[in-house]
Amino acid sequence: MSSGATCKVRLFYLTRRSFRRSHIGTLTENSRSLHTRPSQCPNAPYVSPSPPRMRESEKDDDDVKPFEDIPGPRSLPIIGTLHHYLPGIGQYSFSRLHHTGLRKLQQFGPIVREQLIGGVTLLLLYDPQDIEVMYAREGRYPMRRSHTALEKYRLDRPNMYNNGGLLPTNGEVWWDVRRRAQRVLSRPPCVQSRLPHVNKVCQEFTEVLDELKSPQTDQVGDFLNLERRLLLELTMVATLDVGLGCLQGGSGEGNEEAEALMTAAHESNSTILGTDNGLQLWRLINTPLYRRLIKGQDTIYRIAQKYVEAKEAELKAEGWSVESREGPLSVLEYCLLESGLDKKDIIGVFCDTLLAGIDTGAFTLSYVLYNLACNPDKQEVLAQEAKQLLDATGGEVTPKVISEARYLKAVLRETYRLRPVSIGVGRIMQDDTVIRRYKVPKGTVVVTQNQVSCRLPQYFPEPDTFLPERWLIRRSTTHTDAPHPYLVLPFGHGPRACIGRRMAEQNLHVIILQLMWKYHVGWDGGELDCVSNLINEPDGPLLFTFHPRN
Ligand code: HEM
Repeated sequence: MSSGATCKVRLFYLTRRSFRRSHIGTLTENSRSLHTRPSQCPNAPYVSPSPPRMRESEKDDDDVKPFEDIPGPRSLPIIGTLHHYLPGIGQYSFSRLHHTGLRKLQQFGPIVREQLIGGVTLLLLYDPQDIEVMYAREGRYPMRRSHTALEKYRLDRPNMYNNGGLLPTNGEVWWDVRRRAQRVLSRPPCVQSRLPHVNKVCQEFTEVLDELKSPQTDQVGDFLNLERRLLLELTMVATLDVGLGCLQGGSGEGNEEAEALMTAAHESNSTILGTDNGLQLWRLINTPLYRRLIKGQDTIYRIAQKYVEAKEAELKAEGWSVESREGPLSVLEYCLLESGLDKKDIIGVFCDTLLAGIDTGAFTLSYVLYNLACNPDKQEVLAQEAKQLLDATGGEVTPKVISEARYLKAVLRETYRLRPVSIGVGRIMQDDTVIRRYKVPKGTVVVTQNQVSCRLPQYFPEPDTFLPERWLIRRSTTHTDAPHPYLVLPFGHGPRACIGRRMAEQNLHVIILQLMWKYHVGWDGGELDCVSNLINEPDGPLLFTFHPRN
């Protein structure tokens, strides 16, 4: 191995502080990108001061092994490892990626190489130190390989979109949209300005719950349906500045726009995995899957455009100036007046938020409630916290309430650990890199397996137990037993992390506190696991019971 390469490997194992000290002024192209990468990331991982620890076996980094030596499932010409996933014959499953991930870990160890159909090489990482290395090398503009068909859909329509949008686009074009969009979507005052609206929608939600639930069983049928309506309403109110009335008249059923949006978002999301993987015939012809994506996206675009243009007309009528608005600017107003995004990009960003913001929130809420219902003692601690905080405000979740709700945050973090909505994150390596003493070539697609690792006993004692208290332990600054900071990363990490994290967590804080304040939540279903459908969704109906506390 060359000394330059050796130096780059060593770089990862320095403590973060010494890393900063030692590399200022020693810029290779790679280290430069580490230091000047976009810094406004609002989504730092749960901070722990523990540095990446150097493995004994890696102190001598002279012998780097070839990529081909990384163990993994046997692949065949053309179809790669597809045969391993065939129902009835194969040992793996696309719909249970977390079980498949665990199986591969047991078979091959913490780094796994896999040749997919279509010539894509995948690298699975389980060890948080390796995941940290991947992030350290993600470069100035981190690249993902996802939503490829969505990108084509948008690029084929230059009259509607300037580019592929946040989810699929890579490189400078992505950053140009991202840096402007995050000034709005991730900016604390912008997000917080929506809090009164979020409270109102969540209060309405609990009233609807009261109306709908059976007096005999305290159930509302499959709760997921209601959760999706709630998250859609919250996303619309928070981004497009308009309530759709998704919960009106009880369930909101019959509200055409809400129905159309929910179907469109779900349909679009459910085509992503199928179009990203495989032979990508949709690049040549409109396959049935690609047609479903078109239909879903046409609907989302139409509705987003309608509300952006309505707000644009309103602002024009009022003189198109910040001063003409009363109170804090809404997200949409800020986007139009201040962000520097043009109208096509604004519509594109809101299309992405409708795609990324509904099911992620609904599924996370499902898993939080499931964990609380199955652990009534923990639920009581949270209910006490909710009572103490909300009795004083008459049920209003204020910024102060959120900042003081410590147990709530521990409950959320423990849910992210046990039941995250994504298995991990994906990145395309932008340089040749060494990971775990293997040479990983530029262009390799890495998928971290955080969901699997978060249940391993070497990282978390009693890994399958729901124990929010593990996040409340006060540790000294020299602790060595704190969880590695690259294990629980439900929103990803770095400049490409979820742009909607603040919004998503604000919604979750409000609805969970309000539900805990009003109800004992019980569970009438069987054990809940997840199926992988781009993100992890509950694999059975959500049979919660909501029994009033007073
Ligand atoms: C609990 C809810 C949510 C979870 C768990 C979640 C998780 C994630 C994850 C894991 C990523 C990929 C990050 C990476 O590659 O490093 C992501 C990206 C993204 N999320 Fe979220 N998300 C949630 C809610 C939201 C909401 C509410 C919005 C919009 C308001 C949103 C918009 C986006 C967008 C646009 C991206 C792509 C960002 C980019 O590539 O620059 N998400 N999210």
